[in-house]
Formats: sequence, structure tokens, C-alpha cells
Amino acid sequence: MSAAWWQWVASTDSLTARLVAAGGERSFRVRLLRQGVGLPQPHEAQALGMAARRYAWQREVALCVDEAPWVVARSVAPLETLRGQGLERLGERSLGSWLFRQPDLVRGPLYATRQAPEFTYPGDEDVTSQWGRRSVFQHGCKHGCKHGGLSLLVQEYFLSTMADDLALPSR
Ligand SMILES: C=C(O[C@@H]1C=C(C(=O)O)C=C[C@H]1O)C(=O)O
Repeated sequence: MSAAWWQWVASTDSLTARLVAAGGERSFRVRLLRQGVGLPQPHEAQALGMAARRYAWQREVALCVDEAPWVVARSVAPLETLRGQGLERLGERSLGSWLFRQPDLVRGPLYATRQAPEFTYPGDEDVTSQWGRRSVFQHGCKHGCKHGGLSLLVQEYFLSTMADDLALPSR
């Protein structure tokens, strides 16, 4: 991975905040693509340590700068860890800005991938993913997570639009 991409892919603070900063004067917005309850992919259930065929809350968004998707993201959380968080009412507010306000937030290791997202997004015939990454966030784990606490798998894909607009190398 080039040093320029490493700055993005290996960052552990809020990606939303980084995109807002990188966009400068340009407008930033979260575009909600899909949100609801369903069965996670097997690799997602495994990353979350969920039993097979348990339902999860799923959310797919495009993080847009001047309306162009720069990053697309899919987040998955086991339904039983969501109680009372109100995440389903986030709408087009960034999940990241909520998440990084949680005082006891723990972020698991980041895994990078060259695989493309498995979900559709606006412009996906022309716009490709340069790098993807995933990590699991946890919060509210005061008792070693035995008594609930949120687990959230966040998968983010950095698109060629972002590479073009920021003059980043292809990989
Ligand atoms: C995890 C973050 O939140 C971002 C916002 C998301 C959303 O609103 O659904 C999803 C993934 C992230 O790209 C972040 O800002 O780092």
C-alpha cells in the first residue's frame, strides 16, 4: 500500500471527521442507502462473534463530498446489542460522529482488503473501490461484555472518486 493510502486506511480516529477536513470548503453529507434488519453475511457474523443465523441491524451509506461518493460503508450490529441506543433513528447523521462521542469506545484491529463491496452503491459501474477495511467497535462493556454492550462491525471502502479528487495514487 502506498504511504498516501496508508494515511487513510490505517487511521483509527473518525473517518467522517477526516473526510470533512479533506473536503475543505466542499460540502459533506452522509447518504443513507439502506438500513434495516437481516441476516448478516457469514464472514460478518464471524467477525462479530455471532452465532450463525442470528439477526442483525445493517446500515449502508455513501459518504459524499460535493455529492460524489468518496467512501461507501456497511455497518452491522447484532440486534441484541442495540437496545436503547437509538441507532435506527440516526438517518443521514454520521454513525461515526455518534460513535466517537461514546466515552468507553474500544476499536478492534483494522483489516485491509482489496475486495470490492458486496453491496450496490450509486455509480458502481464506473467507480471502483481502491481499498477496503473493517474493524469492530465496542462500547458499554463495563463487565467484560458479558452483560451486553454494543458491538458494531464497520466496513469501509475508499472509492476511485476520492483518489481522483485528492490526487492519490491508485493503490
Ligand atoms: C465509523 C465512522 O462512521 C462513518 C459513518 C457511517 C454511517 O453513518 O453509517 C459509517 C461508517 C463510517 O465510515 C467514522 O466516521 O469513522
